[in-house]
Amino acid sequence: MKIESEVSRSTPSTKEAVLLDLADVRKSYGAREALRGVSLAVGRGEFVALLGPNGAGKSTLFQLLTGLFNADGGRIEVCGHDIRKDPVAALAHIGVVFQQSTLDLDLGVAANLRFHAALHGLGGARARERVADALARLGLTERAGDPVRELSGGNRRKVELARALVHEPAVLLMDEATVGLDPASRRQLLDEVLALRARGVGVLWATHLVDEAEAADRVIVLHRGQILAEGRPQELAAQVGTASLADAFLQMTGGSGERAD
Ligand SMILES: Nc1ncnc2c1ncn2[C@@H]1O[C@H](COP(=O)(O)OP(=O)(O)OP(=O)(O)O)[C@@H](O)[C@H]1O
Repeated sequence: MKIESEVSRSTPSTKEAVLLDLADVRKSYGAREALRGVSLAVGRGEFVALLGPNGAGKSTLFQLLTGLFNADGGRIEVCGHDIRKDPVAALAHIGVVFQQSTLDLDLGVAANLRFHAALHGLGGARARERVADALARLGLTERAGDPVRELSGGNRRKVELARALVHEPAVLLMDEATVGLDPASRRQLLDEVLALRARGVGVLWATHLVDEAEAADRVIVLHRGQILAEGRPQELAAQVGTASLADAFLQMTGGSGERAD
């Protein structure tokens, strides 16, 4: 099933507005096709939910977007830079929070961020200022000197978000970033990221949780490596003929993406 949105706002309208642009991206692990021709775009100030059940290919897509490995085919551009031809320029515009935490638990909160800033060529007073700004934005100023180990799961995720923003990326990638958080922390993190739209950040938020996708400007349903549908949350339900996005998602995917092969 392929459902095209009839509303022009569903995809970024001008070439200039597109921050992340994927065309016919393919990736296989041996004989297993994890991504089978994925095309999508994320615009400036847009929050796009990539909604897919387990095994849909979300993490594989994020690994390609963060340069961990190359696609077998297709094209990925970040702010006009091809990730294969010009990876340094492309990756400079990307901030990412992975599913698994990558913080150093024994380092302080600010030290984790300074380390990341240095990887992006930021040092000295400029780095200190960016780190302080990022921590303040997420209400973490008072925790700046604490070892990450002493923070709650919710605050650790906020530190990861602050770190992802230190180099002021145009595009933020969130890979199932709320996994393991309680409902209040999940909502807080989602709200923090939704607020980034006002600063022009384009967000690709991967999730298997329909309530998170309901908050998005646009939802892309990924299933077994292919995009099944795309549109505003309420449009998707209407086009599938279901009462809610949750029902539409279940109807399209059966609620599970795992293959027996
Ligand atoms: N390193 C690997 N080797 C072989 N197959 C893999 C590998 N990584 C992923 N796959 C397969 O590729 C497909 C897509 O997996 P991927 O992890 O990208 O999905 P996902 O949407 O992130 O799922 P989840 O929500 O469970 O993390 C699945 O069929 C998975 O079994």
